[in-house]
Amino acid sequence: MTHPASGGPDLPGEGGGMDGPWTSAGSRHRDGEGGVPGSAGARRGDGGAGGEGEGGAPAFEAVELARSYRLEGVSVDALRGVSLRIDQGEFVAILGPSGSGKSTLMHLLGCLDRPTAGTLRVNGVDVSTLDDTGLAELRNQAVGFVFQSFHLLGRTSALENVALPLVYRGVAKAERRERARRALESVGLAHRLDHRPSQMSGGEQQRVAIARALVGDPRVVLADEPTGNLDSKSGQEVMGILSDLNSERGVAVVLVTHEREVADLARRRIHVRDGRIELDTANEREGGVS
Ligand SMILES: Nc1ncnc2c1ncn2[C@@H]1O[C@H](COP(=O)(O)OP(=O)(O)OP(=O)(O)O)[C@@H](O)[C@H]1O
Repeated sequence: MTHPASGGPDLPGEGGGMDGPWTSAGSRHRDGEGGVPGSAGARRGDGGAGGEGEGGAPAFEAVELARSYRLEGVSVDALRGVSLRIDQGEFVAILGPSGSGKSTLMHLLGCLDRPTAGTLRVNGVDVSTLDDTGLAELRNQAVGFVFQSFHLLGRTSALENVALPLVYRGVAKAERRERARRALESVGLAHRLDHRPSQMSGGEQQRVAIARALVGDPRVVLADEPTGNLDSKSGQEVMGILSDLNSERGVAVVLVTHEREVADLARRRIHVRDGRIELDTANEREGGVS
């Protein structure tokens, strides 16, 4: 579920630069998960651009959101006017056929990209009013990302992977490590702190990625096919963690999935087709969360 024209995040120590989705000065068209800084145990971030939102504003408000790409002189209208509102604490599944615009929408919601038309407010902040640094700050503080392919640093321990977003907030090393340890503990990986990704199963790697998304205490977690690369047992574990995050900590979860069982856990389902919302319904059969 990556954009054809986008690469993975540039990662420190792995041949890339220092910016990524979780940094304070990222760039557009990134694909990767990063998360957001903060404590895995406590609610709310450190305030600022996205920490508290504007007076209890919805997590996302989009009006006629559009995104076109130009590829070799040809324009591709990936999103053609999407209007939606997602409140704090919701659990939403985004569904739709391949190429319908789901990832494009997720990237816009996650401030990894900018719309070519329409307006988007994230926690009450109109993203069009932000320069790239402001957008990166909003992303860093408001949203945690979990992606299908984990995007962990391969030569780096689980603890350091999870602590990484806090580096960009200037959190002191000892505190970074403690918060990362707590985040890993919260996803059942207290016994894997020093393991590198290659020394862990796919399910464990995705749990590390979730811990990294949570370490910043985001109000919203965006997950793009979080179970897509996992066997069914690992997928269930990952979904259990995301469901608990929503029901116990009130974090809004917005996920893209092709899997019915995963979509069944959400309270609301948004169907996207040809860059538009086709259907937006409450999930009558929701059974995963209260
Ligand atoms: N960076 C890009 N440059 C050009 N076209 C793009 C880019 N990213 C996406 N597209 C096109 O935009 C459309 C929507 O893509 P998107 O990745 O959002 O779909 P999707 O619903 O997530 O698909 P899938 O389920 O296969 O991942 C597709 O036609 C795709 O080819």
